[in-house]
Amino acid sequence: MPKVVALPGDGIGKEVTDAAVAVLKEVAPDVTIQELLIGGAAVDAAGVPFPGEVEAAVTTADAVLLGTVGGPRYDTLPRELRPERGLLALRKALGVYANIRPVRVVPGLEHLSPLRPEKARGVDVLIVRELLGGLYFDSNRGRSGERAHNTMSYTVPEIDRIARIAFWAAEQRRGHVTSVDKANVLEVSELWRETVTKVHEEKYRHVTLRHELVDSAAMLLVSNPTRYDVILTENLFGDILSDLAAVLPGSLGLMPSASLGDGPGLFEPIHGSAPDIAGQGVANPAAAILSVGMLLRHGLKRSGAANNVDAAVSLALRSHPTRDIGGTASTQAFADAVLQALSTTNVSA
Ligand SMILES: NC(=O)C1=CN([C@@H]2O[C@H](COP(=O)(O)OP(=O)(O)OC[C@H]3O[C@@H](n4cnc5c(N)ncnc54)[C@H](O)[C@@H]3O)[C@@H](O)[C@H]2O)C=CC1
Ligand SMILES: CC(C)CC(=O)C(=O)O
Ligand SMILES: [Mg+2]
Repeated sequence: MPKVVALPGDGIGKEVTDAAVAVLKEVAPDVTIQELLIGGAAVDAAGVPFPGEVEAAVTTADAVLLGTVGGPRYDTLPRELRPERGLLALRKALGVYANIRPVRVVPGLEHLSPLRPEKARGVDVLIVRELLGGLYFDSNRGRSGERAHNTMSYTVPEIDRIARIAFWAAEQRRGHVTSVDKANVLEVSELWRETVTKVHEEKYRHVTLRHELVDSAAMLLVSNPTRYDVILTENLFGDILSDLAAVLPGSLGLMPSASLGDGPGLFEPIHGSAPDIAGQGVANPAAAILSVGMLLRHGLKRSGAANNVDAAVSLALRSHPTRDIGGTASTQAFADAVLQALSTTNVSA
């Protein structure tokens, strides 16, 4: 029996994970779900954001479903005790170096995008973000007096392995990779560009490769999103570009993700704990539920169930839009609409 560990975390994490877990139970009743604390909730209960027993449970699971961590209450904690550090430690413990963030405007849902329908139509981008390196992880960091520093450093093997994931993904899609860096200024981006080019020349000449600088890529991603198929980039740039890309389908609440390595995968919405709406029951759980779809597809290899979840979410977005996308449905009402759609046979997008 497959085991999934669910880590709701903080803020709206609990609300959207409850909805996602209900969907997982509906489509995969044989899966055992163990719910544990992470982030601020774990600090409150155990004094640390990523307790040892949680590490033991996730590393022996088949997949991990995460909500969100963080919140104003924890912002004054010492940095190593902050919820966000717990999340980084979780990613590290699982060795999930490849963060896959699909950005899709579902046909018929163009009206949810703030872009004109003709711009939004057909948007289908896969952001492949390196997740265990760069500024977030380098140990050369610190503060002293009036000075502080962080370091962006990458090695060839780190770049090589994420580049292979992006080219592999492009092979299954439209065959185009855009590698995004800042090679006009940063040495680390120079190495990034050289390594990506080498992987391309060695094995993936049948996929097209274009290099872009991150500043103008940000502009093009919004003004001409259909020029992109797979975007390959490092940790910080990928974090920023993917929140920006959430504008394309219409909300952060529509953006799921999968983080993959050699062990159990981690599946989570890309948004944060949304303190401004937490506790009101209005968060959009679509990203968390679509993350269950990614868990089924990539973590449990159940693509039929994954397709059903995706289709049910599309139906619920039409019938029960939440506040962030111009509707009035509550988190619970949206989740119920997804469950209702799943209970009808022949769900299709
Ligand atoms: N993976 C994680 O657990 C992440 C945690 N965070 C943490 O979350 C906290 C808040 O960060 P923010 O910068 O405010 O980003 P955020 O993503 O939490 O919220 C940004 C805006 O989007 C809205 N929003 C986000 N998700 C939504 C949803 N599902 N439905 C409807 N509206 C939604 C929020 O209400 C807010 O107006 C911070 O403590 C931050 O460190 C931030 C990003 C990722
Ligand atoms: C909260 C951070 C650790 C990361 C983040 O914003 C993200 O991965 O999207
Ligand atoms: Mg982020």
